[in-house]
Amino acid sequence: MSENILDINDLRTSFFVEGNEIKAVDGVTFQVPKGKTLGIVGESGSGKSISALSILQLIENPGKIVGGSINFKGEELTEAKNSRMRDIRGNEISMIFQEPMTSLNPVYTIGQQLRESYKIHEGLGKKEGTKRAVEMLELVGIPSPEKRLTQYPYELSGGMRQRVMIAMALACKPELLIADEPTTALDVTIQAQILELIKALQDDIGMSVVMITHDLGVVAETCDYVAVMYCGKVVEYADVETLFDNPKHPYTVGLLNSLPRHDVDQDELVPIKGNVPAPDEMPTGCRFAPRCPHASDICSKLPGLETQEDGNDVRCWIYTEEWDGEKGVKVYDRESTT
Ligand SMILES: Nc1ncnc2c1ncn2[C@@H]1O[C@H](COP(=O)(O)OP(=O)(O)OP(=O)(O)O)[C@@H](O)[C@H]1O
Ligand code: NI
Repeated sequence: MSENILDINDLRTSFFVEGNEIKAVDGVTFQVPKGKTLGIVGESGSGKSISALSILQLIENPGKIVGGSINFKGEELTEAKNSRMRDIRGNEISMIFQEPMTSLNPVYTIGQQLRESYKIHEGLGKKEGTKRAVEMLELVGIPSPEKRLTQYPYELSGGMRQRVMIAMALACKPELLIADEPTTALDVTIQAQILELIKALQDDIGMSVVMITHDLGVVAETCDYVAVMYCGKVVEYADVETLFDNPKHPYTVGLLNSLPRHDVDQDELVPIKGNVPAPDEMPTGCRFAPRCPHASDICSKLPGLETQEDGNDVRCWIYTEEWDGEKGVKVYDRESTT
């Protein structure tokens, strides 16, 4: 058994708006084994970004972590002091944010910010720091890096800014990198280059990664484990081969059939019927039941996340003794989907 660098258990993060509690993250459990990459997938609004921000204790009012635990290398982050969290965010866990403007300081040039990071983490002086900054900008695919160093974040295009952010996040050689849709805004070549860079750093320093993405092709290429989220809950967690070869939750199967994958033609994609329920119309039982082609009476109760024979953890009644629907239901039919 490998050791987990991150172990999240029953994490709950809510927003309190006009007297209502919106349960953005509603009992999330997953692990990131040391040196490995966990992918988090799920439709928009399923709580992926809020889970990531919760790990770093970056949830702001009216949001709040209301329960559960976040264990990072044996340390409970939900109880960590602000000063300790600042230390962790600067040195041990880096995040590439979905919205790039948020983590670059608008009043310093790109060069000043990168050099500062190399100074803090590796004690590099101005000259050496500049050299490293140029190398790093080259690695993330930024043309004429010397010129970029003298520019401010607002002077760069969105795609350039995202690449600078990635360079910044990797500069401190974090033990854990949380990447929230790191490459969606970038073109395919740069995207591949950046995923390569993350992989190289992973091999080099044993970095662990949490990769949030909509792209199942990216998951297949970069992740070792996958957590599938729906309405604030993990509905399936498995190693990447098991998830693609033998998905169990009807939502996972729906995603595999509906989201872009590099190994499936675009015209074979089948969208999942219906929409994600609004927060005030959240089913009390299985959150996916209203959209599930297999739903039965028992689905009005919430199933637990249970480990199956193949090793997937699945939150679905079909795989329990209590299942009262069609026997031997074939949730995933490879013949008809690939
Ligand atoms: N500031 C906020 N105030 C109220 N509710 C919020 C706020 N931020 C997030 N939420 C709630 O949390 C839910 C999960 O948001 P989150 O950003 O984690 O989704 P996501 O899975 O990252 O989606 P996407 O793929 O679009 O990035 C949202 O659907 C929304 O209901
Ligand atoms: Ni998000």
